Amino acid sequence: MKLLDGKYVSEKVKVQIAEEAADFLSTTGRKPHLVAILVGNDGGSETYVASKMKNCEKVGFKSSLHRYDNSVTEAELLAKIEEINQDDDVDGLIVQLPLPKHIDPEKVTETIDYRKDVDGFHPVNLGRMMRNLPCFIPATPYGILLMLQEYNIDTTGMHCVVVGRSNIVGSPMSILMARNANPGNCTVTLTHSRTKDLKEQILQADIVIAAIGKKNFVTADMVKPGAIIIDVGINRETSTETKSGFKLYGDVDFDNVAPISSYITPVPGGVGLMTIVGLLKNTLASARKEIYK
Ligand SMILES: Nc1nc(=O)c2c([nH]1)NC[C@@H]1CN(c3ccc(C(=O)N[C@@H](CCC(=O)O)C(=O)O)cc3)C=[N+]21
Repeated sequence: MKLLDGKYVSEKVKVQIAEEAADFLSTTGRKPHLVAILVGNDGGSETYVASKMKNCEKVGFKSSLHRYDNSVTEAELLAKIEEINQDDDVDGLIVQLPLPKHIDPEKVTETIDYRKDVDGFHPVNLGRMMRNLPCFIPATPYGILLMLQEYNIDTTGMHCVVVGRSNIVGSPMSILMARNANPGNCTVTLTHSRTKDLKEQILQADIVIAAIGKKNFVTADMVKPGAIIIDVGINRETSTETKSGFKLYGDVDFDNVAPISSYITPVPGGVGLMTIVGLLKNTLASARKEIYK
């Protein structure tokens, strides 16, 4: 078993990003700028947004956070997004999900200018991804590709089983792993809560991408020996063991699955950290107008 070490890879990639941000500053006189909007505070979202902002500072980006409480109206939020869309000093705009029930996440996503959509959630970016055109790739799938690349894992010809069909991870990941690229060139099975014989499906996998949202869902009896395991789970539970008062669990029963896997990402210290790197890379690409003029 070899650990796919998100701490190591993310720090290494961030050094490169910082160098490129410094070049960008010296040629343009400005820093890449990421704006985040956070509505409410459910603990998790708060932590992840804070980490995104902190990492921006770390690599020499400008970052701004707009906070609203749960009582903000959809109209107010959309107006703020329109205002940020118009601001030439902003390269990337993300609205942290989930949003309170009275705000339609589809409207929010479609209101963000796709040229600043560094989350890669806008239909234009998803459509362009389907067609293999330059686009912002969703940060978590992007981070997973960077991780596989960093360890020189050739996925060509592998059977990749994705567990979970979310718009944010499972669905885009299934497209990316099937693309004519490396990482990619996989035969992909996209499984979900209605899949029959899920265990038998996962047992066929050379590479498992677990994005279910259930603690320790993937157990050792479901995994083919030698498989590559990518754990996208971020299941937070209150805990007295940690300083933060929370403990994070993946979707994979790490202790029992790790010994039979060839490579595995830990939680924490795996995909979450790579998600932030994906976001930073998209923000830099936006600032440099590499994808859209
Ligand atoms: N518009 C939007 N874009 C997102 O990218 C987005 C979102 N909404 N909503 C929530 C999810 C979740 N997410 C994470 C980011 C970083 C870590 C991360 O840094 N994890 C660390 C530690 C986290 C901890 O200890 O709590 C790790 O896994 O080692 C995790 C999860 C981004 N998301």
